[in-house]
Amino acid sequence: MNRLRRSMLYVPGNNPGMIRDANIYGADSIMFDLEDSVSLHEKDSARLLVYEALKTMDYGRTEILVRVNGLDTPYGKDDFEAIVRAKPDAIRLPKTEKPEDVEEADQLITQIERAAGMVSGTIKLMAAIESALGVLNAYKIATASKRLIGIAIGAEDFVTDLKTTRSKEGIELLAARSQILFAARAAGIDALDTVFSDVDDEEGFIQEVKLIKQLGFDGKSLINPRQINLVHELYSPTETEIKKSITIIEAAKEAERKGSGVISLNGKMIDKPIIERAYRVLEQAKAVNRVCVEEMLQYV
Ligand SMILES: CC(C)(COP(=O)(O)OP(=O)(O)OC[C@H]1O[C@@H](n2cnc3c(N)ncnc32)[C@H](O)[C@@H]1OP(=O)(O)O)[C@@H](O)C(=O)NCCC(=O)NCCSC(=O)C[C@@](O)(CC(=O)O)C(=O)O
Ligand SMILES: [Mg+2]
Repeated sequence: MNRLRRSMLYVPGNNPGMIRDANIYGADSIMFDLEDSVSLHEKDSARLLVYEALKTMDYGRTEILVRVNGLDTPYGKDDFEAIVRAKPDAIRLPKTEKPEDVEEADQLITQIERAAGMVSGTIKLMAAIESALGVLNAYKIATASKRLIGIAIGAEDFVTDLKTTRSKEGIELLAARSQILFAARAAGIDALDTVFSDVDDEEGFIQEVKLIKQLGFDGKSLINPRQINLVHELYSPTETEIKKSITIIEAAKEAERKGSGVISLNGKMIDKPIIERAYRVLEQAKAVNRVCVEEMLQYV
C-alpha cells in the first residue's frame, strides 16, 4: 500500500513555534507554507526559517512538503532554489492552472537538483488546483510530470474564482472535487481535499470528512492540529468492517477451492470488485495498525 496521506497539516512558514512543534500532533504529512499564510514583507524570512528547519530538525518518518509561491510571483524562483536544496519529500505548487505550470516547476527542480549534486527526481510534486481553468485541465495537470504524487483542491481560492462562497453542504465544490478525483485516479496518483476553515466547527468538519471519504479522496489538507485525530478516526476501518472483509475473503477462497464461480454470502452476491475492496480494507487496517489485524490476516 502507498504512503498514507489522510492528514496534511499546513504550518505557516513564518511561525517558529509551530514549525518546531509541528511533528508532535501525529499528522501523516506536514506542509510548511510560504504562500498565502505569509505576508509579503515576511516572504524572505519565512523561506529562510523553513530552510533552516528542514536542515536541522528531525521530523522522523512524517512526510514533509513545502507550499511555495507560484513561479509567476516575485518569490517563486527563490523559494524553489532554497527549498529543493533543503530536501523536503515534495513541493506543493499553488494555483496550478495548466500542465505547463507543472512542467516549468519540474524543469526548474531538475536544474537545481543537478546543480546541488542531488539524484534527479528526488523531490516530488503535488499540484493544487484552485480555479475553474485548473479544474478543466485537471487530468493534463495530473499527468504533466513523473514527480507528481498527487493533486489537491484549494477551495477558498476556487470559490472566489467561481464568484461564490463555501456552503456547509459543499454543493459548489462537488463538480470540482469529482473532476479532481477522476483525474487523480486516472493518473494513478493521490487526491487531497481542501482545508475546512472553521476550526471550532467540529460537527461541520466531520460532515465534510465523511463526504470527501465517500467521494474517494485519500485525505485532506488541515489547518489545525485539533482536526488530525478526527480525520484519522473516520479514515480507519472499524472492527466490523474488518471482520466483514475477512468473511468475504474467506468465502471467496472457499469458492475458489471448490471451483465455483459465483459466491453468495448471506444472500448477497460477492464478485471481484467486492473482494478487491475487502482486501483494501485489510490493507488500510494494517496501515493504521488496527487491533487484531495481524492475527486476522493469518486467516486470509
Ligand atoms: C487557524 C489558526 C489561526 C487557529 O489558531 P488557534 O491558536 O486558535 O489554534 P489552537 O487550536 O488554539 O492551537 C492549539 C495549539 O496548536 C498550535 N497550532 C495551531 N495551528 C497549528 C498549525 N497549523 N500547525 C502547527 N501548530 C498549530 C498552536 O500554536 C497551539 O500551540 P500551543 O500554544 O503550544 O498550545 C491556526 O490553527 C493556524 O494558524 N493555522 C494555519 C493556517 C494556515 O496555514 N493557513 C494557510 C493554509 S489554508 C490556504 O491557504 C487556503 C487554500 O489555499 C487551502 C488549500 O489549499 O486547501 C485554499 O485556497 O483553500
Ligand atoms: Mg489557496
